Amino acid sequence: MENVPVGKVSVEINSRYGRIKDKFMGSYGKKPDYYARASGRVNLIGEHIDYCGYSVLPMAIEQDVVIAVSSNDSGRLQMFECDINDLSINKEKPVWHNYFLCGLKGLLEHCKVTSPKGLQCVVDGTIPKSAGLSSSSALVCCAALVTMHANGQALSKKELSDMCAHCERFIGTEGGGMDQAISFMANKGTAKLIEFNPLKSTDVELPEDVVFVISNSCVELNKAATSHFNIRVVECRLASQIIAKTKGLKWREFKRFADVQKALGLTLDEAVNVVKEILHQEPYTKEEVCGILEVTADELAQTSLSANTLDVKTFKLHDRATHVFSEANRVLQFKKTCDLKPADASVVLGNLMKDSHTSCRDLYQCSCDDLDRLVDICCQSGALGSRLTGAGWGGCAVSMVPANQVDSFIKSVTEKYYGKDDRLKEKVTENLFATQPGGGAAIYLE
Ligand SMILES: Nc1ncnc2c1ncn2[C@@H]1O[C@H](COP(=O)(O)OP(=O)(O)O)[C@@H](O)[C@H]1O
Ligand SMILES: CC(=O)N[C@H]1[C@@H](OP(=O)(O)O)O[C@H](CO)[C@H](O)[C@@H]1O
Repeated sequence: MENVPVGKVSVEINSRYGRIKDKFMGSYGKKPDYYARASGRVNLIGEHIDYCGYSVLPMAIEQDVVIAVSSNDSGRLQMFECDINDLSINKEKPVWHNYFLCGLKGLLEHCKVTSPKGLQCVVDGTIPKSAGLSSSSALVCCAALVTMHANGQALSKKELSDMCAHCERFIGTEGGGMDQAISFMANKGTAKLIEFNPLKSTDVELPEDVVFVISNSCVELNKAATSHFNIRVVECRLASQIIAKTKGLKWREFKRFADVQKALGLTLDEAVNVVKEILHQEPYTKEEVCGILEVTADELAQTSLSANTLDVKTFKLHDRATHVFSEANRVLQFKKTCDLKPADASVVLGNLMKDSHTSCRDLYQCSCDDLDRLVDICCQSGALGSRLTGAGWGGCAVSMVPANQVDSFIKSVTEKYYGKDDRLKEKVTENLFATQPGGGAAIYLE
C-alpha cells in the first residue's frame, strides 16, 4: 500500500515556500519542522456521481494547499486558538478552520491517538475557493496529512483518501470521495479513473494534441453553507430506494444507484430504461415518496434525509436518475476513447464533455446562467468540448482546446467573458488558465 512521499523543497527567499517559512518564523519565532501539500483537482467528466458509487475522471491541478508546521507537547493547536481536545465543528457557519478541524479530528479518531501533539501551523492555498476545484478537500486532506505526520502515524494514500472522504462530511455536506482520492493518489502527467468500493485509481492517458483550460465563472457557492448539494444527494438516494422497492429489493439496504444497478444486474443503458419505466417525469411530492416507500415522514427523515433537507417538499427523481446513469456511461466512454486512441478521439471526447454539461444543466440543474454563458463562450472560442466542473451552481468550467489554439482561445474568452465586467477584468490570469495533470499530496523537508 503506497504511502505519501517525503521529499525536499527549496525555501529560497522569493519562492512561495520561502514566503511561507517567513510567515511561520514571524508567527512562532522559529522555522517549521516540515511542510505538507495537497492539490486541488479538476474533474474532466463524471459529475455528481461519485456519491452514487460511480467512477469519475479527475486530474490534479498544480494549485494546492500548503501547511508549514511545527509540533510540540502543548496539546494545543495554534493557527487559530482552540483546544486540540475540544474539536467541536460548527456546521451552521463553516468558517475556514472548520475544514482544518475535519482533517485533524478525522485522523486522531481514525488512528485512536490518545495524547495528540500540539501543532503550530501556517496555511497557504492557491486554489480558487468555492470554484469547484476542491479547495475544501485539499485543506481537509492537508490537515489530515499534517496530523498524521506529527503524531507518528503512517496511513497509505488509500486509507488517507477514504478517511478524508468520511471526515470532510463532518462539515455537513454528503459528498463523495473523488476530491480526496485524486488529491492523494494523483501522479504528475496523467489523469485518473477513480473507482469506488473498493477505492482504485487507474492512469488515463489524455490525447497529446489537446490542452485542458480552466475558466472560473467567479460565481461562488459554498457547498457547506447551502443545501443545493445535499438535496441532490437525497434525490438520488430516494430514487434508488424507490427503484429498489419497485423491483422487489429490500430498499432500506440501498442508498446508492450503483448498488441498486448491481443488485438488479443491469447495464447502465438498461438502468436508464428502468428509470423511464418506474419514475414519472414530474417532480415527486414528499407525501408521494412516503406512500411508495410505505413510511411516515418521520421514518423517511430517518432513512433518507439529512439535516438541511428535512423541509424539502418536492424531488425531481426521474431527471436526477437519468443524469447519473447517463453520466456514469459517459465516463466509461471517455476512458475507453483515451485508451483506444481512435483518429477522432478529441472530437468524441469533446462531445462527451458537451453532453455532460447539457445533462448537468438540464437534468441535474446544477449549473447557473453565468456558467452556461461561459461554457457557450468557450465552445464559440474554439473548445472541442466544455462543461461545468465540480459541484456547479457557479465555479469553474473545464474546456478541451486544440493545443495549437490555446492562445487564441484564451484571448477570445478573456474578451467575451472577463473583458465585459470590470470586477473580473483585473483577475483574469488567476481565473483562466491552462492546466496539466499534476502530482498528489506530499510531505516536504527543507
Ligand atoms: N487556502 C485556504 N485557506 C483557508 N480556507 C480555505 C482555503 N481553501 C479553501 N478554504 C475553505 O474551503 C471553503 C471552500 O469550500 P467549498 O465551498 O466546498 O468549495 P470548493 O469547491 O473549493 O471545495 C472556503 O470557503 C474556505 O472556508
Ligand atoms: C468534498 C465534496 O463534497 N466534493 C464533491 C463536490 O466537489 P467540489 O469540491 O464542490 O467541486 O461535488 C462533486 C460533484 O461531482 C463531487 O460530488 C465531490 O465529491
